[in-house]
Amino acid sequence: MTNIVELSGVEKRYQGVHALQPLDLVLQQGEVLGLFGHNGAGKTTTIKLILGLIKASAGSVRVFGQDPTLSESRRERHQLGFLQENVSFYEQLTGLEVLRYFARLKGIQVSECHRLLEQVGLKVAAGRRVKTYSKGMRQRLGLAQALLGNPKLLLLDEPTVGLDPLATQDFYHRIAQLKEQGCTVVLCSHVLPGVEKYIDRAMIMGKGAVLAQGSLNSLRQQAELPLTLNVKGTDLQLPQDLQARAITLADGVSLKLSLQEKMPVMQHMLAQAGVTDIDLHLPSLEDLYTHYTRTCVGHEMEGML
Ligand SMILES: Nc1ncnc2c1ncn2[C@@H]1O[C@H](COP(=O)(O)OP(=O)(O)OP(=O)(O)O)[C@@H](O)[C@H]1O
Repeated sequence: MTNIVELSGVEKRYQGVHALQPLDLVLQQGEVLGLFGHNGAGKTTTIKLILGLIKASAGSVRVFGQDPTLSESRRERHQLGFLQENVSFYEQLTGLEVLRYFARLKGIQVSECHRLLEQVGLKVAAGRRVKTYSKGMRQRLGLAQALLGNPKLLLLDEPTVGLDPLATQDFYHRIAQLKEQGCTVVLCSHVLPGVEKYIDRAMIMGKGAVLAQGSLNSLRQQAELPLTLNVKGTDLQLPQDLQARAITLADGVSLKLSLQEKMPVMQHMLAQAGVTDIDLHLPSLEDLYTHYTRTCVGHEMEGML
């Protein structure tokens, strides 16, 4: 099977700026990649290279098996959907007119526009000029534009910015549906909560380099971050070696455990009559992000998400 995206040893240099260090990335049909990193980490540069908007300074970029910068890749480009950061449209046109305009550019039937506007919750506002739209409504229109023509590869730069919590949920459900239909998605975001159950893999970037790449489980294993076990109850007896590490809560204790400690400690606690509840928290995507970006030496914007 042809890889949908294949970057091999790709670098990008601007005058005096090494925006992207050698990068390898393979994406297959139906994969959802979360692309994370601090401001200036190289996320947008990676997306622009995949779109064929800029040429790599070194290495090879293949999208649907073709070099995306070549004019012969026009047919392949029509299978791409792209939502850029800080999307802006012609203010005087209505939402429907904007979408029809992009549909014509893409050679897609304009009849699809009504369905897409309905899907993103803009049916009622379809006839209103974009200048009257709120930030979230503009973002929804941007999503509708990116979804035109059922793309096989969808590149989304900060797709949930400006969306309210319900619209964000709807958006992620839509991504899950597209994945089911075989669409490959690259989702670039600073908003980490909520995204983790919708991505197959995360790529964490820092200063133009890949700091970590893999499924969340593999990143957890590599990072060896502790798990958190919260135990509620009375007369709790902790294993001797954990007593110094335990944090006392109003209704129980909280313990930081290694993967190896997890099962023996859970069994020890579950055997006690005074235990009323136990919950286990794996390191979240935010924990992993913090871990990997902290190791990015000299990272002057540490902590900014
Ligand atoms: N046209 C350009 N000329 C010079 N430098 C550039 C250009 N475009 C990007 N860069 C530099 O390349 C680096 C990576 O930028 P990029 O836009 O890929 O970051 P990003 O991860 O998308 O950041 P953000 O989260 O802020 O959008 C930055 O140092 C940026 O200043």
